[in-house]
Amino acid sequence: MAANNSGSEPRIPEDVTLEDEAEAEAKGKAPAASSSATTTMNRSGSRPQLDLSGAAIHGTLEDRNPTILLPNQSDDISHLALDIGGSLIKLVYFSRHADQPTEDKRKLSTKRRLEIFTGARRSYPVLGGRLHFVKFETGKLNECLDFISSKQLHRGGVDSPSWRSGAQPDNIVIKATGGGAFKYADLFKERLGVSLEKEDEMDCLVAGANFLLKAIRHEAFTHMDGQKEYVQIDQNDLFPYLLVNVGSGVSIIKVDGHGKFQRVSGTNVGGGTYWGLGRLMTECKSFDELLELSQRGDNSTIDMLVGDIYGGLDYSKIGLSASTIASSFGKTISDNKELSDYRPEDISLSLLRMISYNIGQISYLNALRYGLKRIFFGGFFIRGHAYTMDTISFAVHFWSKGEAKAMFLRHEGFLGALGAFMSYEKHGLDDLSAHHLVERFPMGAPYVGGKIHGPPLGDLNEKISWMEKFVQKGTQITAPVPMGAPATTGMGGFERPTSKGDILRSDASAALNVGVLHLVPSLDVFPLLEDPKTYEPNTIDLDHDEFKYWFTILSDHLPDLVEKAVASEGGTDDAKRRGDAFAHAFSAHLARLTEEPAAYGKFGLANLLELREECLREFQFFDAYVSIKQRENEASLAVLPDLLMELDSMDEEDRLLALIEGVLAANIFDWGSKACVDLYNQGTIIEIYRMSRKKMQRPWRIDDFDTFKSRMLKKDQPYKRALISVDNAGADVVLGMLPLAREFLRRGVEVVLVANSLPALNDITANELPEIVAEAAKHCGILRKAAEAGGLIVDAMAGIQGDTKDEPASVPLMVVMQLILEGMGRSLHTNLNARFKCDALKLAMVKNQRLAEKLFNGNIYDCICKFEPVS
Ligand SMILES: Nc1ncnc2c1ncn2[C@@H]1O[C@H](COP(=O)(O)OP(=O)(O)OP(=O)(O)O)[C@@H](O)[C@H]1O
Ligand SMILES: CC(C)(CO)[C@@H](O)C(=O)NCCC(=O)O
Ligand SMILES: [Mn+2]
Repeated sequence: MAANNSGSEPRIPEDVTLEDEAEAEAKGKAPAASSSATTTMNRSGSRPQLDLSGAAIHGTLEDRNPTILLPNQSDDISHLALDIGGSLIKLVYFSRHADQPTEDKRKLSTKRRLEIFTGARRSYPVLGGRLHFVKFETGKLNECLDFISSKQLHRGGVDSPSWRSGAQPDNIVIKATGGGAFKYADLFKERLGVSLEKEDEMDCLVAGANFLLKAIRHEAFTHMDGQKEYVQIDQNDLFPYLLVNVGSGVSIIKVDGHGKFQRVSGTNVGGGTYWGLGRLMTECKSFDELLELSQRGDNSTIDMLVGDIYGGLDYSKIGLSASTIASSFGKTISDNKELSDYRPEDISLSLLRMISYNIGQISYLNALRYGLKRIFFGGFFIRGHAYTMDTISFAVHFWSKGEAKAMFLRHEGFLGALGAFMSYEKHGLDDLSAHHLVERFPMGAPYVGGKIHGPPLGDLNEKISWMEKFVQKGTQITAPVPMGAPATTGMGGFERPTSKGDILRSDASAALNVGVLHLVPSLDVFPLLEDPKTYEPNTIDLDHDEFKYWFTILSDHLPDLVEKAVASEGGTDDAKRRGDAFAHAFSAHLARLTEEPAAYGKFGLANLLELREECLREFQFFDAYVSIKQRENEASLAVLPDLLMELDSMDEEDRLLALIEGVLAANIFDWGSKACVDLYNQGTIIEIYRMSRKKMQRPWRIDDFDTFKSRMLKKDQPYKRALISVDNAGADVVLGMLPLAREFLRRGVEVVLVANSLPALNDITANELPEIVAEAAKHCGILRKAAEAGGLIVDAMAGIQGDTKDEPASVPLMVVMQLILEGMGRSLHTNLNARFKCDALKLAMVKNQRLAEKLFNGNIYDCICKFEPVS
């Protein structure tokens, strides 16, 4: 490595490539050309670009995982796009990860830890970032301008080099759509010095909807009778559909493909009508207030119902029940009353029903006109409001006699802004699939609706103070929650909405409802999945009951976790503060999910556990179990030589059984399981391991060992390579998985150890594996030789369970592969039902009674050895 001009810091060569050549080849691309001084790498021709020229390692030579600075990385991957509508301004902006100065020691380690290092194979930071969603009232445009200005979003964010150097680019161009892109162009120029590049509103709506439906896993859902159900959209069967954007006014668009659409209709009776009329008639000061009123309303005091006309009877011959609205506001003609004689609650509900129903009906008519079965509703009028969605769904269902389906989008109001964002060609984000985006729910929305409702993103201190403030006040930090199910009464009527809590959650914490989208370009579909399209990692969906159970488990475990986390950071006062803040933030998420398990999209157990890890990271705990892991690694490494000797003295068949038994027994070391943690207090690691081993009785709950053994013993068809996905540190990896890996190696099988890049509880990470392997290799010739020859490879898998990283792509496909998944997180909560293109072995000890019952009708400490050969 050449010396850096700035001093002692080493540099990485300028021709560093984003993927190694073997990978590039296997993806059918020529390896990237080297030795250009100002290489601008483009990962796939459509991914965000990264300028690696002048890249320099930040830190000392001794550092194992130094941060790499990219001084010439321009701000072309930090972007802002706007949709300035008649009522609201929507912002979508991208920030690269860790929007933090690199000088700060703690934050430096953050960055470092977020980088994936995989031995010598890769040594660059993973390019990633976040898509944020924020909205303001158009009437408060100034607040929006202040927000952009304070975060310097128009100049690529406060982190961008142009901002730091103080350089003032002459002509910053921001993509904008909606009428305001025309109306306010001069104001933007004047106030921020930026030019708005106008993108067509309908183009943007369609692009945004197509992107969401393609790239976000559970974006669309139905909402009927208070029940929300996520819909998995088949990419190959998306078009045609009808898109109804309910903003101030309503646009109805028939979408036939990407960029292929026609605005077939619209209506001027829309969100602006509800809010405008509502404001005049009720004197409400905000949209939310009006919506909240509707919740306590009874529209039968205002609407003329069929029963009012028919003397309490249904008009069943034409399918109308007595409670069907015959004429919205019709009752007010005869009452001889003034406006002030009506309850504002009732007025609001009548209005909401009139407008929602009308929109549903017009949408249905257009769907009918073009023979479309699916209608997606977007726009901020919907506001995630259960009653609105139910009314629209009811209308569509009623009029189409169940033929057409109304669906809603989680990012409802951001279609146009997202579309404008996608129109920056250099993003190439349209090429992203669901695997590149991970939705996260940070605690503390920065600005919503023009008011400061939380700490600025990324400012830890303020985030903590914010949590503390809320705790003091005893205020629950929870996000908007749609109200309870409105009941229908037979053929066409609705009862008044029944509300759970009688308030509609305000917009204040709406950022919790739509998470920040984390863009992780390094994530790819695991190529050995039998059917990546239908792959669903989660084995168990968290419905209400299931969630309640896990809520208790996770809440009970929280004090212990906080204690470990605080200890992992030296137990300082600062760490304690962060620990408390973490506990409150995570509890708030749990409370939110208790009210509505689907609040954050379709949520499985793996997502819930990942949320906890993400929350820890948010308060800068990166490895809560670090010291426990170290202790357990050392204790296990000390007895490894004896174990290996014992194994070596056995014949092949006994050894195979002992190895699998060993893996299952050692999988007992899991700090997420209360029962196991209680066990740990009763003996040393080795004692527990021995006890666990002694106790296991075959047949196991699932016991395919004999088939596995026969396959292993087939000499004419040896495996070429085994991908072994490892779970926990300590005995689990050292006494369980390493001996198994060693068995493969001694049989001439190449082994790839796959570990998480970031830990979940006491996971061993890809960073830590090489050291453990090196330590183990001191006592074992097989491991040593393999590690030296590179036959033992370590690969990282992203922090999300169930999203395994590619197999090393240099292997031709005909190679006989075996995939081994170990542990509950990898082979029970997720992947239990997943099918692969290669032989798969799923090994785990079940360390939770409910899971054992639910999955296998079994008991805690049952063992699973599931072998699935591809026949
Ligand atoms: N906080 C809010 N303030 C005002 N209106 C809100 C709010 N939240 C939801 N709404 C509803 O959403 C509507 C605006 O939705 P949206 O932002 O999609 O439309 P727009 O882009 O402003 O309008 P258009 O596309 O017709 O120009 C409002 O008319 C109102 O009915
Ligand atoms: C004018 C737009 C497109 C502005 O977003 C929207 O408000 C709208 O579709 N209004 C309805 C106009 C109509 O078709 O009757
Ligand atoms: Mn709009």
